[in-house]
Amino acid sequence: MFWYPVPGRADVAHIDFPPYVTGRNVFTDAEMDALIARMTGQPGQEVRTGPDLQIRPEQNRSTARHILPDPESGWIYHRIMTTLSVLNAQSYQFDVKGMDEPLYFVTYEGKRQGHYSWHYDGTAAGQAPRKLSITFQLSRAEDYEGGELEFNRTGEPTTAPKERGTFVLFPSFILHRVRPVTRGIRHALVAWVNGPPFK
Ligand SMILES: O=C(O)CCC(=O)C(=O)O
Ligand SMILES: [Fe+2]
Repeated sequence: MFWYPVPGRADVAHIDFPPYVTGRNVFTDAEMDALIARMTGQPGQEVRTGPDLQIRPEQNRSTARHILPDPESGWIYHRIMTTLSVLNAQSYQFDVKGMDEPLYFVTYEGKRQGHYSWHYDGTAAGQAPRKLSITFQLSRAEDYEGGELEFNRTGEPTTAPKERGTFVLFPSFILHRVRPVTRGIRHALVAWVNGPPFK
């Protein structure tokens, strides 16, 4: 194989990474129930389009609520950050600094076919690049139909576990989507960990 190294970097091994890592039991049922009750009691922001509005009108149809870091939510940040850093060390070793944006509580409703079309998690202006994304299934699988979270690294989409309490951690640049919810409601908790640009 032809290999011309960057000067001084000849010994850096090629490290591949899994397209995503799944797990469970970061939050208990009671904690997820309390979070849903608290967040759905607050006003939400309707999200109708993604950042590439020109290409895909109606890319996204969901309701979003930010969970700001405060004394009431600090433990959620702490638990997610611990999970993120352990799994990053095990599976990705990305250079990350922390969370540069609030936790995101997102709701997809069957009555309006809530969904989020294929996208990667790009970086918003003024923020450090997103490196890893994590999403937690807060709703019971039997409480909604559709709403599958799918990933596409190879051209063949794969579906994330739907079971309540499971999570998926993935590099933010991996394509993913949420299929339309056709009945009931799906809530998810999303976090991003940011860091310096890839180099
Ligand atoms: O609903 C999910 O699980 C993922 C949401 C998502 O991809 C996003 O907010 O960027
Ligand atoms: Fe996303």
